[in-house]
Amino acid sequence: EAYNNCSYVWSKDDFELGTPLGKGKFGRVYIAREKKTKFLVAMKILFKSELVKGRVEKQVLRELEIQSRLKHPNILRLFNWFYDDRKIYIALELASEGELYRHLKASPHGRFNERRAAKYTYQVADALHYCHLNNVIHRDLKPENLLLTGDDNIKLADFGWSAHTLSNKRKTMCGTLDYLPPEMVESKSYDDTVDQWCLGVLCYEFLVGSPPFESEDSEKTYAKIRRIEVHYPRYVTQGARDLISKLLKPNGLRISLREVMVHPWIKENKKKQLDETFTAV
Ligand SMILES: COCCOc1ccc2cc1OCC(=O)N(C)CCCNCc1c[nH]c3ncnc(c13)N2
Repeated sequence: EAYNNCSYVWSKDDFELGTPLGKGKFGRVYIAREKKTKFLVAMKILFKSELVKGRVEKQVLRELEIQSRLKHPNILRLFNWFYDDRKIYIALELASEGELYRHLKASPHGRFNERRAAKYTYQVADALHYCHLNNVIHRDLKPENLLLTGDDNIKLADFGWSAHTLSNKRKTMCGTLDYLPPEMVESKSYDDTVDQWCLGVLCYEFLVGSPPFESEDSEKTYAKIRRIEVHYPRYVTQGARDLISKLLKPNGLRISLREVMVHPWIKENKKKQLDETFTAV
């Protein structure tokens, strides 16, 4: 495809910008089309001035370096980036269904059925496992950072907080606390199993529609996280509770991502998903 042909370097003039897809902390994302090949991409445009003001230029460059090396079906491909005097342009794979968060909120009762929740949990576990094999911790897993493709597959995006496992940089607080694991709440050292904790929170939120430790104030949220106090609504099945409870454990006791991918609840729902697909045909 277009992006594999590196014989020419893309520049801004090779693209036509289309409708905006959303606004992030430091930039806007648009649909864009490469003029010669009509190839559609997501184009994230960052203002250099804003990066300098936010003192995040190093973090953004690290993120670009990390994401451009990762090639996995459930990780948003970063094709290329280029800049002019004022802006940085990042050409990315387009996820036509946008933020998973919107689909979660739009689902009946604001939550996914077990098959969908298990399918997405599997795909995120697979993407995280690949990241860990490449010495990358995502560290900022939440529905807002997950995108959905037109054929209903997850794409992990926005590696703003990802880090090489070698450098245990302290994560400055920003955004939701709901996903923080105990060892980060107590600002102890942490390793890539923080992503397992976040996967447990994510799976719970897929099934219930809100994260397990959500409270009216951050002190209560911290306390619930430290105590790992999780309440399951009646409709959450035993299989789902078993998986989530094996992820929401103190670090060192969490099951591995490979174990998540072969967990009975995941397997039984992938099978149901397959049966449904073939009966539908
Ligand atoms: C330094 O930045 C590195 C890359 O960060 C991103 C790459 C691509 C993104 C979003 C990224 O960061 C988060 C962000 O900007 N928002 C939350 C606002 C827009 C939300 N996306 C909307 C969206 C819809 N279909 C998409 N297909 C591909 N990428 C998308 C989107 N967004």
